[in-house]
Amino acid sequence: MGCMSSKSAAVEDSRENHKEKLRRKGSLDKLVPRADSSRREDSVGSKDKYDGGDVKVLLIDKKTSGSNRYCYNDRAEKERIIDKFEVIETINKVENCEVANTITVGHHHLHPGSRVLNSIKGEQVAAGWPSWLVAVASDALKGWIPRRANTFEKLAKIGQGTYSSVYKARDVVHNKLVALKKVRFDNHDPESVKFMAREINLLRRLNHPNVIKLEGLITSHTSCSLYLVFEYMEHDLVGLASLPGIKFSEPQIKCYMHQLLSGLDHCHSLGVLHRDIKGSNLLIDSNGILKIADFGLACHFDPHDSVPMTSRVVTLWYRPPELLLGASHYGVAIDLWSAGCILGELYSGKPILPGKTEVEQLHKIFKLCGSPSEEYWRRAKLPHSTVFKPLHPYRRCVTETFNDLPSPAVSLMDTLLSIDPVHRRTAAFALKSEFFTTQPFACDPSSLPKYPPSKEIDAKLRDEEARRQRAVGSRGSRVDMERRGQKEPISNAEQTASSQRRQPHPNLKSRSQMLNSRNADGFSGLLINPPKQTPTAKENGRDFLEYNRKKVSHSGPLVYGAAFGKSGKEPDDLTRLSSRANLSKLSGLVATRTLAPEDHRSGPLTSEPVNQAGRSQRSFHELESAGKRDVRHHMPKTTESPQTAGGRACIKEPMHGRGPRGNKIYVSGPLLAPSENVDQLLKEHDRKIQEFARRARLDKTKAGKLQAQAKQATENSLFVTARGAE
Ligand SMILES: Nc1ncnc2c1ncn2[C@@H]1O[C@H](COP(=O)(O)OP(=O)(O)OP(=O)(O)O)[C@@H](O)[C@H]1O
Repeated sequence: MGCMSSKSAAVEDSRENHKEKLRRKGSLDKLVPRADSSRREDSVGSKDKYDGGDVKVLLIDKKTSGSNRYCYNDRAEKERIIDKFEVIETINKVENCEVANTITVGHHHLHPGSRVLNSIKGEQVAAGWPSWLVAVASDALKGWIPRRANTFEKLAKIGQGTYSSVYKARDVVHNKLVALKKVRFDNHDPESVKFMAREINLLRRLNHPNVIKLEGLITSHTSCSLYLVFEYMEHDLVGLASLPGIKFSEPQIKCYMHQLLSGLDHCHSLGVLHRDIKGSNLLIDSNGILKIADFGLACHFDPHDSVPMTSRVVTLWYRPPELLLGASHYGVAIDLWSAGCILGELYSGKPILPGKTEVEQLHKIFKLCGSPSEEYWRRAKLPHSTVFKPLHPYRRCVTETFNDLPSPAVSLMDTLLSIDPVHRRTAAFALKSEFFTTQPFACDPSSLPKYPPSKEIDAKLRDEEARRQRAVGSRGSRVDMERRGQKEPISNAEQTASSQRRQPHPNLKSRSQMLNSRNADGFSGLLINPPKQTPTAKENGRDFLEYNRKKVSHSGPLVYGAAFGKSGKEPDDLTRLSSRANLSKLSGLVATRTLAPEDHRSGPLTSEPVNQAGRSQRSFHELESAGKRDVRHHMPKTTESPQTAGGRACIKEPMHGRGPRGNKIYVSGPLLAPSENVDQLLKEHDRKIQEFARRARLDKTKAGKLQAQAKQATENSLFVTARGAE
């Protein structure tokens, strides 16, 4: 007695250290000792077991959801600590987990309902939900039990998002098709978990026919992988619009827009901003029902208590001017701008504002929508206003540009594409606009044509296949021509690709069709692989970095600098990263649509650092002064009629027929789609360089030989001369 072994002294020491750490973090001091510690065991529903040896305790702070973890080495210390915390969960043995005998606790008596809350959480854990998920998304899990992977048949991969893979699968319990979105995250990284939890929490709150429905989650106690189960949707708007020969009618456009705005109205009424409205996130089922999907960037907002949020959201082509100007306080208007872009795109058959960089995007916006008024610059106090304020104001020319469209459509577009977010009003307001109340009315979704399954991924595959076929075709015809001794004509790349577009590709099946036919052949799909073991923290860390990096590219060519993400703002997950994203990595329309040939000339796409004020300003003003040359260069050139706009030309876009592409076909596909001629030229160029190098080598050898001969001759003659002289 009284004599401490060196081991117990070390334990005591380490206890003191841990306590000191806790004290420094201020956690212990703030805690109120609980009056009735017997309740501890009740709340977890299971008794702790001790192996007799050291016991590790994992304490998870409820507020930070896992960021504070402390290990204690003996039972007494554990007892003392859990007396001061509310136990959320006790896990005696966790397979494949680094920490056995784990206790998950939160602060004691944070609010009066905490006992009920904890018993709910305890039940959820007992039901099989992993504790890290319960800690962050308990509300979203209410009434659900985790689905097991082996109750689904994975059929095919149907989408590759920036931080997820999406699979078509069969729910064998309910015998129906579903989409499984496997989200990548690191359950040891609170930021990563928070991101994932946000999407789940928001999705669970939303309940509307035009918003994708989260039907369940696949996970297990021991796994850190997570699948989100969604109803299966056959199409997305990008895939549909890119189907050969597709031309949306006026009632059809109204039908899609009505559904989009209804879904948005629902999200906004529940305080949810989507922050990534674009064609590939608008899914459409076989009955023509459109649903807003991908809430990976969505967030909660309170119009009456606005908190700063990141401006690094929304895919570039659909990003409103205030975000490009660095706004950190914004609301529903950001989604309405994107909806305005979709409306323009549905009529014109191509993105209406396809900027390559943030600077160019803003420039395109100003040229179409006019630059902000003096009053707006003053009122909005946007961070980048000094950099991007044009030297001369731009006149708005939305109505002139789209004057071939029915006036109610132009009027709605004019509202949604207002520079001042306030003037965009609300989704509910848009739904009451003349566009929907005048004839022709929106058609019923069920009356929409039945399309073959089409997704963005199908459009990409189709374009790749078309390119491959063109390459094969052009090789074949070259051989033929060579045989006939003809010279190969240099074809117009756009023409070639356009004619490809005009022709349906009978051989090209959608991925989903291929899948169906494989099923018909008796392909029954595969059971989902059992969840992998928990990756190491290091791997997970890398994953999350990768995830963030990808998310960056997903939202456009962004540059993340110190100017954003200061404390007090919404955690600016995108800001910490310094890598420049390449626009070619953008998902959605950016990746699948070809820019006009003029855009190809500008070479590889790069991002523009908006927060490098000097450079951006220079770039912006360069664009301004180039305005006359650069005007709407993505628009068809055939019937352009320049109209002066504050000293700048403003070209009107003809909208004949209102169908996609009007009387001009626009190519969808990778950025250098019609490039086999370019490839050919480059190959030829390479060949010539090699030939030249070979000749040079030969010449050098020859020259060397000649030189040696000459030298020999000189030496000989000298020798002869010398001999003669002798
Ligand atoms: N419920 C669904 N039914 C059918 N396909 C779906 C479904 N959900 C998603 N997909 C397909 O998977 C793709 C990627 O899904 P989602 O947009 O949710 O993931 P993401 O990682 O956030 O993607 P992104 O980075 O492109 O925004 C979609 O574009 C769509 O084609």
